[in-house]
Amino acid sequence: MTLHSLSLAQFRSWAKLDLHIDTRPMAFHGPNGAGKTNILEAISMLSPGRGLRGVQPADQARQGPDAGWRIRARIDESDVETGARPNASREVSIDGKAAPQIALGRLMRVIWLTPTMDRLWSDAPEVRRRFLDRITLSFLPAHAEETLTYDKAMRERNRLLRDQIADAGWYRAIEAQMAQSGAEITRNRQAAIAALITAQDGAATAFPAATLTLLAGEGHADDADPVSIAERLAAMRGRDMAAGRSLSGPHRADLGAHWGPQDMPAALSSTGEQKALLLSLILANARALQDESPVLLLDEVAAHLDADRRAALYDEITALPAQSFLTGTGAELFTDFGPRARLIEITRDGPGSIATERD
Ligand SMILES: Nc1ncnc2c1ncn2[C@@H]1O[C@H](COP(=O)(O)OP(=O)(O)OP(=O)(O)O)[C@@H](O)[C@H]1O
Repeated sequence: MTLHSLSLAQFRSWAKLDLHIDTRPMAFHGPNGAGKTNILEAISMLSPGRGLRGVQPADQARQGPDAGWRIRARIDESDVETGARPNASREVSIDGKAAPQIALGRLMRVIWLTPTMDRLWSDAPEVRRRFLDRITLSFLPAHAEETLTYDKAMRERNRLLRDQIADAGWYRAIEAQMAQSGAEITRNRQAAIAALITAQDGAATAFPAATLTLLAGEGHADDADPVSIAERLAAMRGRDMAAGRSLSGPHRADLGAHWGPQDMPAALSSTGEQKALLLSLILANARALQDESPVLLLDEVAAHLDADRRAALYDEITALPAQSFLTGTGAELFTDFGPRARLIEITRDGPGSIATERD
């Protein structure tokens, strides 16, 4: 899939922006607060969910005129539009027809790396689980439906638990649904991890490969087996009722990562090593998706790499059949690209952002 153009209206610092996009990496440079990340965030909104900042749609509307925001894009042969009116949820249309957000995931695969992900390995399991689910979604768009089904059933079970309802029949029906979707979610995650491992193996990359494992959050039951999940949920009803929520299941899973000759847990590695590991996974994700020609968003990644790694990153992303978008404060961060990338300077004019392309 190819992103051909992007237009923004009233999106964060952008009153208006029209970008023609080709297959070369695009590097946005300019001072802090100029509006570079806002462009990457807009591109991330061409996938299901809340985008790379994970905020409510109302926060993305440009301050001032209360008219909502709009993003238009040409993806392959389709005209895609998304946006939100004031105080309303996000809408999506494809070729003029209203579509669910999930449809975006089938149209284009978007992967991102932002500075807020730097603490991934030392953060709570939930953060790694969301990271893994996003990667899983990039391989298997149907993962979104499965997660929604599971979450709905779990909310229902939690309501019964909180209300101290003891009717075993109700629990059985809901737990059967959780077991079915939960096992599917685990299998999807396992498949995503396997795809990442394959994409790391044998790749000529300057970034370290990791040994990845899917960790069950609680107990040692097989979360890929619906019977095992259902049995555990039934056995745990008493304890879950005391807690008022479901304490075990695929919604408690975690992503483990070890690397290097000493098989070092990622959380114990240095800041720079953790960043390199993360970048390695993101590049493996893009490599594994090359048939889909994904979109790769790298926010302020260049500034944190030494010169050799930076040059290696640019070689790798230029060779990938992906469309890449990068940000950094200075144009000098991107000189190693040479003519392989398009450099676009982003500046501020009062409250609004301006984009100027260099020849
Ligand atoms: N809803 C909004 N309406 C108007 N301006 C906004 C809105 N949300 C954020 N901004 C402005 O956008 C700017 C931040 O933009 P962005 O994060 O894209 O900057 P950046 O160029 O990536 O900067 P940095 O190099 O510091 O990361 C800030 O000045 C902020 O005030």
